[in-house]
Amino acid sequence: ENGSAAAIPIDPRFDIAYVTPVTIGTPPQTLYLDFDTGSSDLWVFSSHTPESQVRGQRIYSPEKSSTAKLLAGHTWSILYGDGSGSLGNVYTDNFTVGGVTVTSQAVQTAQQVSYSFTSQSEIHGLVGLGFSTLNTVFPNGQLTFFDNAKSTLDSPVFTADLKWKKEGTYDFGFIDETKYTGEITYLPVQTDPGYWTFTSSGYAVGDGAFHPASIVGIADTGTSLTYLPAEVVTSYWGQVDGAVDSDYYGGYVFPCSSKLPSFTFGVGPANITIPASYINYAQITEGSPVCFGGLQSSSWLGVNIWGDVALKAAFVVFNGANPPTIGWAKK
Ligand SMILES: NCc1ccc(-c2ccco2)nc1
Repeated sequence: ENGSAAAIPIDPRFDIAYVTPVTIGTPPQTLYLDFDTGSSDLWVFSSHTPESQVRGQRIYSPEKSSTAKLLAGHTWSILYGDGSGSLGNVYTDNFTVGGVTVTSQAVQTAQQVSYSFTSQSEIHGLVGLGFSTLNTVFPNGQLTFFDNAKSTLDSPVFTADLKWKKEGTYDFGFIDETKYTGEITYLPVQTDPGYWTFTSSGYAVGDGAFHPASIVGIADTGTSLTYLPAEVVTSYWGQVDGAVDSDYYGGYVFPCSSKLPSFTFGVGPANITIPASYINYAQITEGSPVCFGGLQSSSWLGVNIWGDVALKAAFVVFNGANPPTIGWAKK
């Protein structure tokens, strides 16, 4: 059975993250989760999360679900690239998103969450859509929702159609031709260690010359911004008057009144252009004349990340066939 679900920006001012409604258990409990191709744990705020760490989030209560089963002796603990993290124990239960149901999905209930999750009331947990090899459950790693659902889908794919300051969609099991223009360019995926890792064929700043390059990076719906090699972002921000790489603000900032160039990245023989508006990410604080860039250096990360700022400029196909591939199309 195929499915389709909304990807809703959690903040109307800037696209910090997107959440998608899911139901867990019997009777169904509805939570809004962050679908994250950059990780592979499905975890939720729960009745096991200390009240001091819950601030408005909806919670999953396994004790109120007749289909919940404790996965005895199993625990999990995860740390994300942004320094946030969570840990807890594991149940299996019915899990449905957009009409696609997996019975006996591993649902990781949080017994601890870091303050950044506590402070983000609109995110009630994450659904990892990376490869199951990255799952942190111990002693036996668990399968992602997509890996469990794959065999029931018409095609072993899901697509991401994220949008700038608007609601987009995740589709499961099919490719909606009305969501993109032209052709989809498919690229090979390196599945080790478990991210959707692909190689971009280069970049251009605004209407400038295209620079052929091999930029190895991950497609990560769970990361807000896009992080690329220093030489790439230096050439981009070098075109913006007043742009500086600020230690104080932790990245490239620029005068909000600046006119930004677009950014184009290569996908095989094709390319995707990120409009300037997507790179004018947000004011440092409400009303500030200083703005934070959506394109930042990956130097300190050790990995290039094509986050939401890039993904929302395209229609992206995550093809879970063997071997997996990733497809990019304009829209
Ligand atoms: N890339 C995974 C991920 C997703 C969300 C978050 C997060 C922190 C605070 C609110 O949300 N952290 C990491």
